[in-house]
Amino acid sequence: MSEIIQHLTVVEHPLIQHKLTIMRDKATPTAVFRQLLREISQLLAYEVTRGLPMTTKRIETPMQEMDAPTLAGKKLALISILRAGNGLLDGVLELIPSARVGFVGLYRDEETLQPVQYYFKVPEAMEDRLVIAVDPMLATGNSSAAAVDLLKQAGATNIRFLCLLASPEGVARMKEAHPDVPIVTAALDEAIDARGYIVPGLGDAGDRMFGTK
Ligand SMILES: O=P(O)(O)OC[C@H]1O[C@H](OP(=O)(O)OP(=O)(O)O)[C@H](O)[C@@H]1O
Ligand SMILES: O=c1cc[nH]c(=O)[nH]1
Ligand SMILES: [Mg+2]
Repeated sequence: MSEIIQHLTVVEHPLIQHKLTIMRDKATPTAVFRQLLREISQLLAYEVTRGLPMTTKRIETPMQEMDAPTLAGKKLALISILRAGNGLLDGVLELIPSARVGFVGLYRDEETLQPVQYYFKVPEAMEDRLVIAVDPMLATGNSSAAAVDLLKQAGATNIRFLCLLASPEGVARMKEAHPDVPIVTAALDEAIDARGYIVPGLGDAGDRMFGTK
């Protein structure tokens, strides 16, 4: 069984990079942005689900019986960090429909850049599951570090983090706070600016996805 072992994996697949460039373009409308995020989420899902828990089931092919590999889907929890996380969640869930789903509601205070929690609901038996937390943006890392804190408090011990864009600052923050949590991303950008936005980035993912602002 292959496992993700690096702390950071940047998935430099041509299809992902092409779609990401369209997403970054400020002229790209909301509907296209949302559709592309869904498509990229399914390509990233391939990488973040390496080594997913498997089981076997007895089936009959036209030739003979066999014990065939199948996903132990109920052992997986997908956690969306609201609200932008839902843009990654939907596509991944479409590929793994039997996964359990949870939500961590956080928004970033624009002055302090600290996360403010407003919701938390996750599946039971988190300690038994591979937990994949999804949020398109890893900027200061404050939101993702707080979300992972909450997931660990809920019992999770095997957590991966899936995002679209990461900053070096955010990766460093996560590595310090949660060195056991591997990060999978489509791109590692240059930096965060004074307002905590990733540059060159794509702006505010939630606003671009939902047409707010
Ligand atoms: O790494 P950080 O500096 O914490 O920033 C990243 C967070 O900011 C965005 O959420 P936002 O607060 O805009 O909430 P939203 O998803 O509701 O738009 C993004 O989706 C992350 O959750
Ligand atoms: O660049 C950024 C930083 C945080 N949140 C976003 O949506 N975009
Ligand atoms: Mg936002």
